Amino acid sequence: MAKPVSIEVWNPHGKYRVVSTKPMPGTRWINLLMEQDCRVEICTQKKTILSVEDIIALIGDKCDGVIGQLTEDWGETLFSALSRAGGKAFSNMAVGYNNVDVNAANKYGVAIGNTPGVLTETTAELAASLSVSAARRIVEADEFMRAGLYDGWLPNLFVGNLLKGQTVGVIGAGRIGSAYARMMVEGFKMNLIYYDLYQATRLEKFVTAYAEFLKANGEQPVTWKRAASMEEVLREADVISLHPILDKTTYHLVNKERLAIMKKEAVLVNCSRGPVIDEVALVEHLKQNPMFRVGLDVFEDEPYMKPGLADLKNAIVVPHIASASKWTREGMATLAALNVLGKIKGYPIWSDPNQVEPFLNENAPPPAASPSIVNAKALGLPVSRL
Ligand SMILES: NC(=O)C1=CN([C@@H]2O[C@H](COP(=O)(O)OP(=O)(O)OC[C@H]3O[C@@H](n4cnc5c(N)ncnc54)[C@H](O)[C@@H]3O)[C@@H](O)[C@H]2O)C=CC1
Ligand SMILES: O=C(O)C(=O)CO
Repeated sequence: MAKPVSIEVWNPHGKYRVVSTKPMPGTRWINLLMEQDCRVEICTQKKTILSVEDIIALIGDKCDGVIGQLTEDWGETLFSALSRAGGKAFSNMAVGYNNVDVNAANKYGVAIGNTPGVLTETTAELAASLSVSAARRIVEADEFMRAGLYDGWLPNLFVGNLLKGQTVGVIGAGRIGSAYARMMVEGFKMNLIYYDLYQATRLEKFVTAYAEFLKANGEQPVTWKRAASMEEVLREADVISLHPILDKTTYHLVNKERLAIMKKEAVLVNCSRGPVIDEVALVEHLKQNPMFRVGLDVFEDEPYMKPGLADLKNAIVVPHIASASKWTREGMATLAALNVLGKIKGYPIWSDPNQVEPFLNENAPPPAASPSIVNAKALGLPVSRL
């Protein structure tokens, strides 16, 4: 039997019981739930990653919906517990949902929400920051200053890579990958090569238009190419950023063999999911190639790093903060709450999960719909006509 977990309760007499496994930023999400007759229970346990047993204890005997986190293992055990408690909805406070067994949720008729769109730019900005920081060795230089080692300007001190005119490679040119590509192309005038299962038409149009603008101003135009294989991107690009979802097709997408075909001075950035890179192979590659640099926001065995990674000067490591801007995190909480609320209230599903702005406008009530339910089709849920 799991120990009872500590909780904070809002609107104790609300008709529907909604549980959040973590305190989340802002209060709008709590208010929106309370206004619709929900009793909101927030787990305040001082434990970063809740176990399945902890969450079963939180669900209890009656629970209409749960807002959870990407660190939790939402599979058969939790969905059957939620279903037994009368629950019909779960939402990750994240766009990625590789921690959720959607087939198990389908079996119990539980709707699965995620939070796309609101974190696109914030995440892309961190990927861009890691790209520049790695290329220009900013973290190494900062450590050097703080260690009191700077004794004057030198021609060879922390020489890095110029981005302008170089090639940026994007693997997974979806929402975040495309936003990142635009930042690097427009901000640094880099040429683009990308690999995705689908054509990124809007991104291609953007780069074409930007190239025409540059040309009209007498500047060297940027170029773009959709690669036929991932290897083509790895071989040609100077900076490569990974933005696919994590599934069977992307597990260890970057492995020993693929690292070997990258340029010796390339920069590799990962703000997707840790297992997209074989981290043991990466540590070895970084040791053998000191001019190869990485910027990592995510790790294969999060929260742990593979042995040796933390000692390497050519690696920048940050603790999964890519979506951590105040506006985005508050928005993620709102979308997650509205996903759960929508299912409880029997609302339809928002027709375009890429256009979630109406849910984020603090000056107007949100539409009567669930912003993004990934298994809506499998559960036969109706789509909003709004
Ligand atoms: N580090 C962080 O804090 C964050 C991480 N993420 C991660 O980023 C991922 C992407 O998010 P979005 O851009 O919103 O999703 P998205 O669905 O818009 O983009 C994912 C892209 O990956 C492509 N893709 C899928 N399999 C592929 C393969 N085998 N090879 C190449 N491309 C492939 C898809 O076609 C799609 O275009 C999320 O699933 C999540 O895991 C998202 C937000 C924050
Ligand atoms: O949204 C996600 O998938 C994250 O990793 C955290 O923002």
